[in-house]
Amino acid sequence: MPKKKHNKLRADFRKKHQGRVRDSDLTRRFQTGDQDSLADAVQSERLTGKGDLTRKRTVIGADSNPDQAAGLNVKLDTDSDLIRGRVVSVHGLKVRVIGDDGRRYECAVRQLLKSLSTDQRHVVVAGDRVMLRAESPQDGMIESVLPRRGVLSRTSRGKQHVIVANVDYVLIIASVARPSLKPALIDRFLLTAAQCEIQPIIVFNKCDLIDPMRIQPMVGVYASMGYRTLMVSAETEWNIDPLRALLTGKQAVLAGQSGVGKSSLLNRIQPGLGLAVGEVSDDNDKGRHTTTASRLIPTDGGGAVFDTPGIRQFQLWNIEANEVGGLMPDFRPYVSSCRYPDCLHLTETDCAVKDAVADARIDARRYDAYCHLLEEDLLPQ
Ligand SMILES: Nc1nc2c(ncn2[C@@H]2O[C@H](COP(=O)(O)OP(=O)(O)OP(=O)(O)O)[C@@H](O)[C@H]2O)c(=O)[nH]1
Ligand SMILES: [Zn+2]
Repeated sequence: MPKKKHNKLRADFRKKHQGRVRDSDLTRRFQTGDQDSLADAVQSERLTGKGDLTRKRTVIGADSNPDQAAGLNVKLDTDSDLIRGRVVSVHGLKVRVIGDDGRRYECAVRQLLKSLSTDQRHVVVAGDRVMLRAESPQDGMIESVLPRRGVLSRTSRGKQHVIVANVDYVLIIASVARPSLKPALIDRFLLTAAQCEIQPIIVFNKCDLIDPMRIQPMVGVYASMGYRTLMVSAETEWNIDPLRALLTGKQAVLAGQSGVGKSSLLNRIQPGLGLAVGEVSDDNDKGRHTTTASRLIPTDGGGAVFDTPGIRQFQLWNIEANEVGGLMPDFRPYVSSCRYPDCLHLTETDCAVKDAVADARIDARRYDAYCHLLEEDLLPQ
């Protein structure tokens, strides 16, 4: 769009909404993916009279498509031309989208949409549902981003960076052997999922290598906390059907250390994918990081799996030592009964968490992993 025209559009937009929603507020709500609240803000107080309602509709496109009512939209005159799609990847200015019409589009993002965000890299992220205008059978322009839910994000320097949007599950893949089971790592992934408020599913893979009864007690501990767990084998396809059923129509992020069998599981869930599978080398028992590029893999039944190396090994982002207990469902019932409100459940006296560990209401291994996490990573050395 010519710069002049863009500036005018932008000025018009701001003028229309002056006094209703502050620019910074719009930007913040948009950036944090909080578009329900963005739409609320546009619709809310001070919208009086018919004129205002008309203006509201120009912004959110509520007239033409009720699904879009809460989304951010800046220009919709002929909505029937728009195609709904899902963002597969974002490479610089190019956004790859799979349209609901089955076509793959390489898209740009409408300039005015970008101008609402101060950090343009995150206007659109993988997993976003968008409305696009096809400009050719392969090219399109993203006109709006539909409301996000289940956002996986990290905060750096006080700013939230959304990594993927519309995530229903974090699939935590662990292997019960080769590489050996590392429950402390599962605990960390669970914390990240809790921080992002995304439901985790713990998948114990390679169950063909051991007697599954051996790990049943540990699986039971997680299940008793309310986590969904599944013991599977990508090798023998044991329990792959229930896993596939769980993922039908859902978007999931894969997490788990190298070599646990993430690619092998994906190949089983979605036959025909043909993802490269690596060997676990005997010397380091760690796998070889076969997967290098980010991808969103659409699955049958309308779902998708995000397989992003950065997320596979995702770490704890900006978590404070005193928040950890509250994010653990087995600790949570006790934390408010500790004598000190800022109790870290380590060396303090009259600690309800430690009492619960002492009489086995909290699993001792979980508590041990908690102490290690705090002492090694979260507290000053
Ligand atoms: N015995 C057995 N081996 C498995 C199973 N699943 C995967 N493997 C093997 O484990 C090795 C690693 O599998 P991948 O699927 O490449 O693991 P990954 O987690 O994707 O690894 P990265 O790409 O490095 O993150 C391969 O040799 C697989 O054949 C299983 O259920 N049982
Ligand atoms: Zn305590």
